[in-house]
Amino acid sequence: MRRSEPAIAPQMQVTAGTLPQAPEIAPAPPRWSQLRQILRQPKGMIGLALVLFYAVIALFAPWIATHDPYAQSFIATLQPPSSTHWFGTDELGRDVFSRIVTGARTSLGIGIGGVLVAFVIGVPLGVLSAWRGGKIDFLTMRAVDVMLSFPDIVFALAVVAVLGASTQNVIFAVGLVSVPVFARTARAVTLSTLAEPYIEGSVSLGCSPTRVVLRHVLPNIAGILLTLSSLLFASTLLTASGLGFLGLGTQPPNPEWGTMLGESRSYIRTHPHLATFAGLFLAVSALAFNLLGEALRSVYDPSAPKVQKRGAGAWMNGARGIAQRLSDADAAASAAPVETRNLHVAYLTEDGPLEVVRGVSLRIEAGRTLAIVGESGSGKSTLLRAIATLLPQGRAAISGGSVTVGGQQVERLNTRQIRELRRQKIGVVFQDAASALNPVLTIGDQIGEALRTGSSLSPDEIRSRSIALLEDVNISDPEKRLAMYPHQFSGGMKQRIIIAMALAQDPQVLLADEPTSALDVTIQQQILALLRDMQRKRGMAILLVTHDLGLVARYADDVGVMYAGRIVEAGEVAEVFRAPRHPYTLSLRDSAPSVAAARGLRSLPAIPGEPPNIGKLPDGCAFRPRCGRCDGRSLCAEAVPELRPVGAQTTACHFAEETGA
Ligand SMILES: Nc1ncnc2c1ncn2[C@@H]1O[C@H](COP(=O)(O)OP(=O)(O)OP(=O)(O)O)[C@@H](O)[C@H]1O
Repeated sequence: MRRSEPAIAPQMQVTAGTLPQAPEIAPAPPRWSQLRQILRQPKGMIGLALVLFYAVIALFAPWIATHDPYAQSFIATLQPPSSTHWFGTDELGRDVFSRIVTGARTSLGIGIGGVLVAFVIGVPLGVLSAWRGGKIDFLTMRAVDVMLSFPDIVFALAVVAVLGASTQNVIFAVGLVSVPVFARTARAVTLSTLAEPYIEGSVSLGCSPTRVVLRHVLPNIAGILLTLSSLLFASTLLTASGLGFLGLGTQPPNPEWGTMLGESRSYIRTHPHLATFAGLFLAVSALAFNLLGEALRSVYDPSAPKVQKRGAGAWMNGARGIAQRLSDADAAASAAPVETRNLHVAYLTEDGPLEVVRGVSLRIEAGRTLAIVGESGSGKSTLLRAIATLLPQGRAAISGGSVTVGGQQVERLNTRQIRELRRQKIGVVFQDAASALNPVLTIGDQIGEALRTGSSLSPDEIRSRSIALLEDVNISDPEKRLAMYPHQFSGGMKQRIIIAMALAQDPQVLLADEPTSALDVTIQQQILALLRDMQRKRGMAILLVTHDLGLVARYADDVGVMYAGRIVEAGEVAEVFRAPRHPYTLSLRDSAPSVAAARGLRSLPAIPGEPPNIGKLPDGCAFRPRCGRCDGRSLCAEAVPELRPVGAQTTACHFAEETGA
């Protein structure tokens, strides 16, 4: 049976065939722009120049040194600076300049080694702590607090005292001292990155936790960790020199700035040049890395046609209607991409579980679009997330009923099976395309990841499929676009890319939560026309959560109206909008600008009263306090109205028959 034309005329008609091509945008390589940002700051320029200066000294020390740094001369001890010995000689007659230049390798090597040790231990600890949360997070952070309670040098001294004085042990000790700072920072930036929608998108694609961390978390926190490394390099260098000064660092005769300072102690009054040059090199190197770290901080710190099959339509039922419908449903259960039965979802709040989805039964067949509409807070997104298997872990749970996707009941699946289900059967498109894409990865990388997850495609196949996907979503010049970054695309194009990623694994169901609300009206129509076009080609079921009844009228087959966690009216869009039987649907329809305009209404009547507080619903019908039809009737206060067939749709109102068709 053909779906009848929607009663509400759409404001704008855009068909998939007339989609305008996306505009050309010149790519800009972001890595160079970061370098430019660093060099634009005086501290960045000076810091980088000094760091390069030290790197050159350390690398080319054997060629820069004017004398053998180990050669002793007892006839030339403690000589002041001269043209032969630029920085003078030490107590054994060795050339100080050559020893400082040679010592640059050891000193900087200890700094680099120490930061590496801290990075390799601290970053995984911090990321793990943020990712796993709970006890692991608690124990790790308490251990870090204990380590932080000791002054750096005391902690390093204790480690070297236990392990013995040697360059390797100094590296380990100074590295260990910096582990808490890395762990804390990595944890904090990982937590904020994990809250980004593109992480959720990745999880919805079925990516494993390791992959999410490696592909999305680490690249995003890399900038901040690089800044931290530079800043910590300076303090590591100073701690290592402190150990050297105390005789616990690099052992003689090897030159190292801290050790040299320690050796010069006895001559500080008589031959100050010994301490001056070593101290100067040490201080300036710490300053250089600090300046560079500050410049890096200012760059990276965030604060700086539808398949027409009747009988295959969506349906929803309350307790009474459900029995008959379920018998039909059972026959076709394996074919339905999405089905929920008496689904309840609760958030775990401080005051106990708060049920925000309260007994929703729905079914979406292949090739059909079911739109869920309702005021803010009615539970639409929570319902979608429950179907997407993306309820926030530990904070929300299915508290009753069931969700079946592609014939698999999700509550019975283990973690690996859920990941497979997400990858193979579910595509998700969220509202904010801008934040649903990882800003530090190219579009090619991100589409490639969606294709690669759980498959064994070769790089060439991934590339050709990525190009085909971009063509599918009407993005021109796809080969060039693959190398571009999200910021080089407009909002509408980003949303097309998100759709391409969601479709990468040819899902049976596409779940779209306000996919166009961040876009302007023309683009909204284009995106929904695109989704409809994709649906025609692939026969997917679509669940669309939206506030926009005009879009529902134009692009959905069926609609479910949600109020306070329940479906209060459902049926084919044309029927429900032509003759709403529930007073809430009636108010919702008449208060929608596009719908009201199409119906010739001049003013927009607001829905009376306040949206319900889902934790304190009245007895009986939840809509009762706002309902004009109720008018104090006792039945409305006594019994929760069940969803039952009234006319062409199902309605949860005791007095639904009072509205004529
Ligand atoms: N993490 C949470 N903890 C507790 N309650 C929550 C949480 N997230 C949402 N809720 C509550 O659950 C109810 C349903 O929220 P949901 O986001 O599903 O509604 P919605 O209809 O999608 O709203 P919107 O259209 O504004 O997105 C609301 O009352 C909301 O306050």
